[in-house]
Amino acid sequence: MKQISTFGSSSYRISDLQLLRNSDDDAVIAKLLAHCPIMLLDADEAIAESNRARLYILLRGALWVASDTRSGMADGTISKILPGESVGEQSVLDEEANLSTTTALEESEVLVVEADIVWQLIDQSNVLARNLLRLLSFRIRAANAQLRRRQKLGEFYRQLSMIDGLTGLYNRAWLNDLLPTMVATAHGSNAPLALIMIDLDHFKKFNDAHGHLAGDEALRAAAQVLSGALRPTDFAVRYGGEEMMVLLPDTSDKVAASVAERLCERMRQAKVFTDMRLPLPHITASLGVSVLRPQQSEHDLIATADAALYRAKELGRDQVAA
Ligand SMILES: Nc1nc2c(ncn2[C@@H]2O[C@H](COP(=O)(O)OP(=O)(O)OP(=O)(O)O)[C@@H](O)[C@H]2O)c(=O)[nH]1
Repeated sequence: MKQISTFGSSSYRISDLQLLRNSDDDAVIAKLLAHCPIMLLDADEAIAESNRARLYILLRGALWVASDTRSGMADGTISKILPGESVGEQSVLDEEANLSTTTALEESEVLVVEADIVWQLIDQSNVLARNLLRLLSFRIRAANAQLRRRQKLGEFYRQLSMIDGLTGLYNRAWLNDLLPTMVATAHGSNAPLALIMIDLDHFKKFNDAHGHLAGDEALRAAAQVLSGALRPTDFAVRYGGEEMMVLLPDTSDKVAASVAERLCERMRQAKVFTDMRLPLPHITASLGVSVLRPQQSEHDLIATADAALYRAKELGRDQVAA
């Protein structure tokens, strides 16, 4: 980056500088800018000392600005600066270091205006203050819009991270997040909350006999049984391996037991195919039911359903225990 002239001795005009356009007192501005240096940047060259609070106005060429590279907070935002546009106005106004990195995309000429000159321009001609306010207000709107987009994207990924990839059911992370709230709500409103733990029977044998991919198909089929049989207010979760769980808000022991029976029956009838569309033997599941008792935590609720599931296995599998 080397100085090639000053604004006063160059052929550039004030109307070339967006921030100073529409001034009614060009003579005052021209006088203040007269000694400001014009620097030449080669392609790919970064502005030296671009962290200093100064205004850089591009006269020719193109620049790109990478956000907050020095603070290690770079978020990948890159803006292209075209002739007439400026960089660094905010750091002049708040007297903070400019944390972005500015690099020339091609050979470029840049007018460098030191902070004290910017303040004199603001004092002596209101055009800069007016244009700066406009520019900052535009940037605030753009930043807000970007934040909203990122928030939406973040929420999308958060929800995605709560879904089990194989079955499409909620996963353990979702359960850890939501079950404590569901339990607190049930206690607070005195409404029953039922939980059914479901474990596929002899699934190891199924995998061994038909292969892991067929096992995955069986898990998907089981998940479809669950999601197809529940009310919109119920939730189906893949608890781990071949263990799944159903949460039934506002559901008594009797109703939960009949839902579990229905699930057990539908599981028995579910068809599992290989990827060659060949039917595989039917799967069965054992189910354990529990309903939240006063003072019980979410861990107690799960442990009770687990114990019931164990009894269903002990009693011969393919059945419900409560
Ligand atoms: N294909 C497939 N298998 C899985 C997955 N997760 C767990 N498994 C298998 O599920 C089987 C569970 O076996 P076990 O815990 O011994 O239970 P089981 O054979 O179903 O026997 P019981 O529960 O007593 O009826 C293991 O062989 C695991 O490898 C998965 O995502 N895909």
